[in-house]
Amino acid sequence: MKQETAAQNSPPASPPSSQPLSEDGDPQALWIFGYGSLVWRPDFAYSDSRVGFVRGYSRRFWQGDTFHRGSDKMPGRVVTLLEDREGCTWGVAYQVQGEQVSEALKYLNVREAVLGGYDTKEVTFYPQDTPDQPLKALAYVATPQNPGYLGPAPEEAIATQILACRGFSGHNLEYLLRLADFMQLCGPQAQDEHLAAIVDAVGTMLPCFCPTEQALALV
Ligand SMILES: N[C@@H](CCC(=O)N[C@@H](CS)C(=O)NCC(=O)O)C(=O)O
Repeated sequence: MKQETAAQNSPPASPPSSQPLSEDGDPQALWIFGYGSLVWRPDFAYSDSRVGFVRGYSRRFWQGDTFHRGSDKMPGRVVTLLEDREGCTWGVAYQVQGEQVSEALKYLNVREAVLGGYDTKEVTFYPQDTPDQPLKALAYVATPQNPGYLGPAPEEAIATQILACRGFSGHNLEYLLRLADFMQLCGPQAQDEHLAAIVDAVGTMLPCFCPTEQALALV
């Protein structure tokens, strides 16, 4: 079992050599793209945030999680980005400036890299309100090479795993439903068929999994 305190002594994962600059070229400013739990719980200080999307990637519940939403015995499932020429993934970009940059990277290194198996990748982010003014951003992506990677599975199997798991940050079902809530807020133009199929499968199974009042107590 990983210990967050022990992990905090690990050196921060090195961000790309050419850190994504903010639109005004300030080297001390950085945009960080969140598309999973970072969408509702960034937990680092930032100066600005934008809802929008990245092209060329699809979001998939293909990363195992033995800390935040699962355990060593029952790994939960959280999201990563899959390279997909036709893909589009909605999320939130957060701008960090000055001292916020090193603080955010240090924090995310523990939460995403050390505890979650994610690596950093530069992406192009399109703000919903100004898609003609894209931004370079840093994203945390779990690649198939990381030990926690679970890879593809039928959405029904993913839903079953999510219903059965919880970790130090809460139930895996909460993770799924908070992400689904965010996508609802983004509006009808934001579609995620993979996410919607898992939510539908959970809705079908939940009554069999436990009575409604117990289901509500899960999250
Ligand atoms: N890197 C993605 C996924 C992040 C994610 O969900 N990471 C997990 C680590 S395994 C996490 O931080 N979970 C915290 C939580 O579930 O509240 C993002 O940008 O949002």
